[in-house]
Amino acid sequence: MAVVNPVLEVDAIRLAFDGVVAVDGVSFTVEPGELFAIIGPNGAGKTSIFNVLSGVYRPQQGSVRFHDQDLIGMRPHRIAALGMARTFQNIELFSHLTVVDNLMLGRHNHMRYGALSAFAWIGRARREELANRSAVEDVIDFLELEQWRRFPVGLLPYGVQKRVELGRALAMEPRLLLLDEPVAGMNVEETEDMARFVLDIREELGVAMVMVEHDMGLVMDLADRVMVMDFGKPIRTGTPREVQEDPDVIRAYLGEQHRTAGGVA
Ligand SMILES: Nc1ncnc2c1ncn2[C@@H]1O[C@H](COP(=O)(O)OP(=O)(O)OP(=O)(O)O)[C@@H](O)[C@H]1O
Repeated sequence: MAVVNPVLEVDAIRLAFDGVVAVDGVSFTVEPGELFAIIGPNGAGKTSIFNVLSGVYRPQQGSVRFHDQDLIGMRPHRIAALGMARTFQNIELFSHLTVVDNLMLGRHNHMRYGALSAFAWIGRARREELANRSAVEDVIDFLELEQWRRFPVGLLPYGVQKRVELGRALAMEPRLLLLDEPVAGMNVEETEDMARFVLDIREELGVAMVMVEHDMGLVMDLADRVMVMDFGKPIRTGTPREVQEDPDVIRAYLGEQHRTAGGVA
């Protein structure tokens, strides 16, 4: 049987800021097509892991391999160009630009012709432009954004803006998608829509994903595997069921939810 390499291999990373240890001894792999979730209380180090993966922070120890390339020390734009796309906790879009234009910016990595070369290679530049437009149209169809396409993003409902941000990441045709709290601040209907799109991305596009999320119901419903963090360290990695039944996890994190929400998932 052919051995399929993981999309992402994180080994023993440690990241500290002037004495504050944000991430310590974190190792995990993400397999092709897998939806891997990271959960943990505020300050547990989840966003710091994303910042290490995408090249914003350089860890003091450990390694990150993405499709067999070593990412440590690589600049964020190069990592993005390798096919790692990201959405943010706080929406980072150009609010005065339309949905279509924001998605076109996601195609940046696929544009080889700048303004000058476009004069020299007008035919090719034109073909490239058409290919990029067509890729953006596919994303608009996929995420059901048709009715919003010509609106400036800043005027759209919050849940739709989050969807546009997901669309910009998808427009990059990523091999790995990092979702930082994709349903934070959403109402029930918006959350259900987002869950459906995340499932569609996995089922129809087969893109591997790492998701940081506080909504336990969503995590337990969607994730293939979950890593639970506490104070910068992973305390358990397993299937949603394994994690929910782990006494250390219940004590450290989910116990809090049991007490406040009357149960998990
Ligand atoms: N740039 C930074 N400088 C100093 N300390 C930082 C920095 N970024 C993160 N930290 C610290 O690292 C620890 C982990 O923070 P991080 O934001 O990764 O946690 P988190 O699990 O994502 O939290 P949340 O769920 O609130 O987003 C915290 O103690 C935080 O204060």
